[in-house]
Amino acid sequence: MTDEFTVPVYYDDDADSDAIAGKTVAVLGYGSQGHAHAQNLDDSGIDVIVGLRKDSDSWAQAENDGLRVATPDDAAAEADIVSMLVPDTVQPAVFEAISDGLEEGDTLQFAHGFNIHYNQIHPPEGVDVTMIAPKTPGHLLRRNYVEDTGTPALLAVYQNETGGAKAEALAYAQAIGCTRAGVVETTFREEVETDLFGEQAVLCGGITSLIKKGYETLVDAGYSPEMAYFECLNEMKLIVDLMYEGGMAEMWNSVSDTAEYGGLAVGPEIVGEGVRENMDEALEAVQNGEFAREWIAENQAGRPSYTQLHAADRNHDIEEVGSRLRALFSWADEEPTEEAEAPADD
Ligand SMILES: NC(=O)c1ccc[n+]([C@@H]2O[C@H](COP(=O)([O-])OP(=O)(O)OC[C@H]3O[C@@H](n4cnc5c(N)ncnc54)[C@H](O)[C@@H]3O)[C@@H](O)[C@H]2O)c1
Ligand SMILES: CC(C)(O)[C@@H](O)C(=O)O
Ligand SMILES: [Mg+2]
Ligand SMILES: [Mg+2]
Repeated sequence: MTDEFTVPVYYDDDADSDAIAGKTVAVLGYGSQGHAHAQNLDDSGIDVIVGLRKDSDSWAQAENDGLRVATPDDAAAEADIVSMLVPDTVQPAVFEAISDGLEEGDTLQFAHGFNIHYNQIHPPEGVDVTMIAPKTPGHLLRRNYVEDTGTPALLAVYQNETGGAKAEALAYAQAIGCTRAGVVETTFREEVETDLFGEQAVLCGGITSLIKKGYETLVDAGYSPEMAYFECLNEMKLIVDLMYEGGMAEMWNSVSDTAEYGGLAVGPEIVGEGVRENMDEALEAVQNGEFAREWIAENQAGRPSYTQLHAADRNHDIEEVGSRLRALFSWADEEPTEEAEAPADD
């Protein structure tokens, strides 16, 4: 840890692998985060057992990946640390099914604090409750680990009954590759509010809306969908890669001064104060629980809006033209990468 930041940020040297050595981790779920945590922990020498429903398509996949698999209740009963990596909306039911297997001194671990912060799960006394929330999609958590880079994460402790909750969480973060990049200490509340805001306003919702609006503007003006796809979606990755590597300055340095002047002068007119007001509103709905209540009710009703939004997004023209263009990339026939083969939700 260095004292140059406003909050504690932990690195490999701050973690003590003894805090997790000899323990068994039950990874419940083998989706985006689940497969990455399970495989990274396993590669780091931690005893892992994956918890899945008997009818899960992921069961065979996890076994093919060399992991032990059991039902969630059996896995939790055997484990010292139970990592809750099923979707947020099914976690309360899964928790009910496994809670008898949580013994005093065990740890219930999350990758996102939704169900603790919004009171959907009430952990028993005597159990540590921690969070390591990787700041990445799960498939890249695995890719970065394999490629010897790392992924930042947030660490929070909600219940520290043993006195060792934080040390164990840090050792877990190290084992999945996060202390290589930096682990920020926070609270469940702060993780939930920043994570939901970020994915809605910027990372997932904001960027896809921006891309689609740009694409639609060009196509409606008579330009080809292929050109609009390359301009507004494909190049986004290449531009963001530069920001990832060296901040916005590296991106501005690499683009032309025409792009830099146009971007700096016109960009704030496109994403202006109105957008900032919308962001404030989205943050408020996260902070006051309105978004959580909406999402919980949406699931109780069988996801009518989600189903509609999901279908409309997948059917957008940009997806169709993009899939045809990507299929003709010269490297498209290469062996699938590990994350392309990784399990999807089932
Ligand atoms: N997706 C991400 O990259 C990401 C990033 C950070 C944090 N998180 C958090 O990680 C957690 C897991 O999210 P995810 O996106 O990896 O989930 P996911 O949708 O990819 O997980 C699906 C897995 O859960 C299993 N599953 C579903 N219902 C189940 C049930 N009733 N019983 C047992 N298993 C069941 C499925 O079989 C599958 O293996 C969530 O708390 C999420 O907020 C996710
Ligand atoms: C990967 C994200 C968007 O950062 C995560 O928060 C999620 O919910 O999937
Ligand atoms: Mg996130
Ligand atoms: Mg999230």
